[in-house]
Amino acid sequence: MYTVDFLNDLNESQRKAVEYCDGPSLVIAGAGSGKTRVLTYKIAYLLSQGMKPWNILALTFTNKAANEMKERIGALVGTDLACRLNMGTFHSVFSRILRVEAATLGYEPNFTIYDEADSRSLVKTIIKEMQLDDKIYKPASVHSRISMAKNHLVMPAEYALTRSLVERDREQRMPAMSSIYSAYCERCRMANAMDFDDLLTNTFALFNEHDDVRLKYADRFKYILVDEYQDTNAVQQKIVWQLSKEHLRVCAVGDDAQSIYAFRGANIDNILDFEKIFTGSCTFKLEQNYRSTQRIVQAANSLIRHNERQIPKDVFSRNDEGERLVLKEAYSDKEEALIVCNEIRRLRREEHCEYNDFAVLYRTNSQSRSFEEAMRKVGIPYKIYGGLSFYQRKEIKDVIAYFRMVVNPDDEEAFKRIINYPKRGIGDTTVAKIAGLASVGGVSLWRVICEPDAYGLSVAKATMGKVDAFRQLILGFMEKCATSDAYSLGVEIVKSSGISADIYADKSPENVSRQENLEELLGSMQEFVESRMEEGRETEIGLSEFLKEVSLQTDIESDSGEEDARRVSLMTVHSAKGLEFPTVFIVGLEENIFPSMLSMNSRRELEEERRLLYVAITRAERHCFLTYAKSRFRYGRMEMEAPSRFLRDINPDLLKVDKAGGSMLPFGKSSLSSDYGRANRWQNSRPVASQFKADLKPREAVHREDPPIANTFSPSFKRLRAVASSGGKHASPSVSGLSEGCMIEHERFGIGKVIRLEGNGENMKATVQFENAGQKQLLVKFARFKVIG
Ligand SMILES: Nc1ncnc2c1ncn2[C@@H]1O[C@H](COP(=O)(O)OP(=O)(O)OP(=O)(O)O)[C@@H](O)[C@H]1O
Ligand SMILES: [Mg+2]
Repeated sequence: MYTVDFLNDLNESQRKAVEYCDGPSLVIAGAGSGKTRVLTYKIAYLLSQGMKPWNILALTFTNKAANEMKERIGALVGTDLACRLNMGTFHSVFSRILRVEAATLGYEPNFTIYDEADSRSLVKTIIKEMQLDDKIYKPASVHSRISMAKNHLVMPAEYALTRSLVERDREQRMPAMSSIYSAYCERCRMANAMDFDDLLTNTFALFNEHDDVRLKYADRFKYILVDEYQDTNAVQQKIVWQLSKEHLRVCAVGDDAQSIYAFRGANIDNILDFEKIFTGSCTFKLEQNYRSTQRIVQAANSLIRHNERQIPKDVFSRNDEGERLVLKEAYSDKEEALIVCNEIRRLRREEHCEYNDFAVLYRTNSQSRSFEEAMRKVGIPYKIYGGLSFYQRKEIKDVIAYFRMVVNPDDEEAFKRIINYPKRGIGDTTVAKIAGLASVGGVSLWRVICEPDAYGLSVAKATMGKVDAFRQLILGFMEKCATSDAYSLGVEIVKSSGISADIYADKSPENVSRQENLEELLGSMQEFVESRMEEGRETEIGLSEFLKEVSLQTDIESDSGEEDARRVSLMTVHSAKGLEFPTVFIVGLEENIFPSMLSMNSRRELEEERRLLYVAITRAERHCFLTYAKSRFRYGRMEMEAPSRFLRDINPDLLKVDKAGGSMLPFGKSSLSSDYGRANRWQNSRPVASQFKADLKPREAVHREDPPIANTFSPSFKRLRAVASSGGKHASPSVSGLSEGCMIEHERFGIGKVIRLEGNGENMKATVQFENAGQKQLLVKFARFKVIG
């Protein structure tokens, strides 16, 4: 038993919410009022009451949030307990369960997780095979319809029988939608692949159809906690119910005013329905905001008051009154970026802030470009969250496709990506033939090339030779997969496949950036192997384990990797959820940007945009700047912009207006009624949820990192560069004088004594007793240490 002194860190209402463990509970509270803190402390409290960490399941919105929570709990009750908790996003927690239970659902445990791009590519292939017009059947919108259907648990058979859906598709000239949906699901199965939505729907199906399996997990997870409950969708809620309906020990926290994922199927009614589903649930409200100044809280309240659909709350702050929010007008997007840079420099000077005290929040990823440019020019270090994630870059996807084939050769998307990359003379016609036979035979493309005669593959002899060479290449990697660590096999694949020869062909700027990315990938594999070794998980250092980790990276989470670096954060409002910064700039507050052009056809969508701005404002602790530009370069030309209607919703007494070339208010004093009239213009011509989603997708041109800062390769990366450029020959360890009993100095762990050496060459391992870091096992070939005596 632990003392529970830590409960003194909470206020009365928070403490009540933490201590209530008898039945289901819901904490509904405004931004910054300590919801996440309540969850964290509640877990620590449960542990202090003797509950075992493996009996606790905590579901967070990002993996990053899960890690932060774990650290915090570790500080309260010790890391031994904290690291045994089941924590993570719905997708990561349930994908682990699905791997264990794969056979029950007819999958192999090594199934591939298709990301959004894979899914779209498969949809595109199917549309082509069905000879449909891809101008009507746009892959992105077809996929988002499939996704929506899955998130409402409407499977293909039911879809085809649901009149409203079929009629809607027919009206929109897409009568083949349900056939595409059903082909898509079959093809995923054939490829032993699940897409992101399947991770949830298959979990639901697993528990729904196999009560013994459900009971096993319901018994294991004796307490379930969910953060950001307002953004869960129907399937996620149902899974929570499946796991908790016997014991009803569930605690969900959320804020209806921050529900911002309706476009992905999240349902604000979840919160409202909680009390109905979990009967006897106890609801707690928290109203004191600990994050922001009074004026920031009041401004956020005055904005959100304009929404009709909400649970009334009276959020207040007892922090300083603070300054008014500053509204700045710029002539152009360029000037807007300069204004932000100047303010950052001024505050750094006057208030001694660090760069990581600042965040620039925008509505869509494409807005980051002007800020990147300006910051690079004046030398402000920044990091971009989201955008085109590292794992979405072409060269990385190519290499990962090889990895995926090696782990799951039935993976159709990976197969198509690499069968002729690097070029090996296997053309589209051959691939189409293979795909056709696979489809007829009801097997994967890989099976066809493994038994070409059995499936009737007839191509020229020379081509057959090339196909066979490809098969041999993959088989060779597959053989090594069981014995090699991820990093060694990664280097081997990059080399033997011909990728390194292709990427290192010359020093053109594009190739240099591809080289850097490739090295970063190999470096991350090295780190992966090393850290698993350090954790004593030597049996989990293979390529398949590495893939499991990377395939759950989402766009929201990806960042440039430097966690604690002192940089300004650039991110979309969506990715800023749950975070806090001393100073926040909310930029691009213009009509058609924020609110987005695609959200103007209904009050419901506009209310979601308003909640999004509420989320943005409530990220700020001390200073909040709102900016808009009068003109902006968009769609290849200069557009004149009008200030966002939401600016009128904020109580003007809380705003300090700083206008370009003057000091007049940008519009008349606040009127409490928002102008929905304008929206009608768009009514017939625009939005469906899918287009809205497309707008949120990162654009390639946007993701560029600051070269002088991004180029932070450690010496080991430089070594990799040498390895890769020499065609991938792996440098062998050069730790001369290493022997049992000798002293070494490690880059991270400091000084230690080598107790044991085992294995030879590539696989040599050293067990080292460090003075300050305890005992560790190291792979000698990584040699991040030197012998000192
Ligand atoms: N009782 C308290 N005493 C001191 N600080 C607190 C207290 N409660 C919360 N805080 C601090 O206030 C900030 C906001 O808390 P937290 O992030 O838990 O709020 P939240 O409700 O989860 O916010 P959001 O709605 O943005 O997710 C954090 O810095 C937290 O440490
Ligand atoms: Mg929170």
